[in-house]
Amino acid sequence: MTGLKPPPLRNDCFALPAGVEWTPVDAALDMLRDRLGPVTGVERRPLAQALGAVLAVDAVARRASPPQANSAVDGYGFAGAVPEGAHVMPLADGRAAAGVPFDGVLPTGRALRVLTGAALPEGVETVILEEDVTLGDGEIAFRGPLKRGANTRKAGEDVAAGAVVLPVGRRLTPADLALLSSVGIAEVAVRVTLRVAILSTGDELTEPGAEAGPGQIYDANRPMLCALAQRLGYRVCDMGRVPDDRAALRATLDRAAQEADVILTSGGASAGDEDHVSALLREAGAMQQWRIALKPGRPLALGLWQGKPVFGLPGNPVAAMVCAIIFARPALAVLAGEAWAEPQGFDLPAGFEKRKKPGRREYLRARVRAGRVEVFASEGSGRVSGLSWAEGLVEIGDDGRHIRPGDLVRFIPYGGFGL
Ligand SMILES: Nc1nc2c(c(=O)[nH]1)N[C@H]1C(S)=C(S)[C@@H](COP(=O)(O)OP(=O)(O)OC[C@H]3O[C@@H](n4cnc5c(N)ncnc54)[C@H](O)[C@@H]3O)O[C@H]1N2
Ligand code: MOO
Repeated sequence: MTGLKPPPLRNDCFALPAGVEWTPVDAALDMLRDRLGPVTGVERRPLAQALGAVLAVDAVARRASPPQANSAVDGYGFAGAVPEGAHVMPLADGRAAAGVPFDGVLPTGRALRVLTGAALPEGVETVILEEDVTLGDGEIAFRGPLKRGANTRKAGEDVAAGAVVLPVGRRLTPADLALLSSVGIAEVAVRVTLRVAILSTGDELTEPGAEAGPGQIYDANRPMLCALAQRLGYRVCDMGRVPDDRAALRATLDRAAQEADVILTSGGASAGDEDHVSALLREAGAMQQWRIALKPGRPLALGLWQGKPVFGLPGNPVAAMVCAIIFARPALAVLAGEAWAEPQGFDLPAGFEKRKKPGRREYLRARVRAGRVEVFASEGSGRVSGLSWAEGLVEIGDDGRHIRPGDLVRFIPYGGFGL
C-alpha cells in the first residue's frame, strides 16, 4: 500500500446543480465532503514521527491494555472479599511489584505485599490500601468490608486485544500516541503530509520591508494562509505574489501544481476585469464560481489546475480568512485523508446587539469576555486588525435574526477549527 496514490479528482468535482445561484453554506460544505477524497499516498512512520499525521487505516490493538489484571494501589493482596469487622491475616513471603511478578500461588487466607501496577498473582483478587493496614510481625490487621476485586484493574478493562483503538482518518494527538503505544503499536500507516501551495494575486501588493509605492499595500493574506496551513499540519509551498498578469499567473499555477497537492490563491476570485484566477480556471475548463450565501466571503472560485484542486479565495483579508477557515480547512482535511469533522462551538450569551437579514450566513470576528461574546466594532472586510483582535468567530445562521444582549449565540473559538 505504501506509496500508492488515490485516483485523481473528477473534473466536475466542484460543479453545482444547474440553475443554482446562491449556495447555502451547509450545501456547499456537503458538496465538498461528498466529492473530495484523499489525494496523498500512504507511508509508515514510527510513533515518534506520527504526531499530527492522519491514519490511513484503522489502528488495531496488538494486545489488551492492561495486558493482565493488576493492582491499582500499593497494599496487600488476598483472595475473595472480606466482611465487615476486624481482620488479621498472616503474610506470605515475597511480593509482587510492577514488572517483577510474584512467582507462585498465594494460599487462601494469606496476604501478599503488592505494589501499584503489579500483575495479580494466582490467589490474589483483592487489594487493601497500605494506609488502611496495621503491619505487625508477619501479619496485617485491617477492617472490612472490602469487595472482591477492590483496588484492582481487570485485564483488558481499557482496551481489548484486536479492538480498533483509532479509526482511519484520525489526526493523531499526543493522547493518541499514548494510546497506540499502550496497545503495542510502534509504527502506523499514515497519509503522506498534504502539500499546500499558497499565492497572492494583485498588482497592488508588495512585501512588508519593501518600498511601497502609491496605491500599494502590503500582502496580508499570504502570511495568514501560510500560517494557517502550517498550523493545520500541512507542508506549505509559498509561491509568492503574482501580478495581475495572466501569463505570470499561469506560470505560477503550473509550478504550484507541480509542487503541491492543492492550491490556495487569494484575490481575483470574482468576475471583474482583473480577476485572473477565475478567468484562468474557466479557461482550463474545470472552474466553478461558487456564490456562497455567506458574509463575508461571497466569491469563491473552485477549480482544478492540472488535476490539482484550486481554492480561489476572495481578496479582502477578512473574507479570505473566513473562507479559508469555513471551506478550505475542511476540504484540505478531506484531501489529507482526515475524517470530516464539524468545528467545535459553544452557545454563549451575546454581549452585543445585531439585526441580521435572512439569506446569508454570517461570521463575525468575536471573542469571549466575562462569559459574554463580544464582536469586533466593524464588519468591514478589509479590517485585518479585527481578525487579530478576535479569538474566534460567531456563527449566525442563514435566517433573519434580531440578536439582543443576553441571547445565546454560537461562538466557535479559533481552536475549535484546529487553529
Ligand atoms: N461589483 C462587485 N464588486 C465586488 C463584489 C461584488 O460582488 N460585486 N464583491 C466584493 C467582495 S465581497 C470581495 S471579497 C471582493 C472579492 O474580489 P476578489 O477576490 O476578486 O479580490 P480583489 O478584487 O483582488 O481584492 C479585494 C480587496 O482585497 C485586497 N487584497 C487582495 N489581496 C490581498 C492581500 N494578499 N493582502 C491584503 N489585501 C489584499 C485588495 O487590494 C482589494 O482591496 O470583491 C468585492 N468587489
Ligand atoms: O467576500 Mo466580501 O465581504 O464578502 O469581503
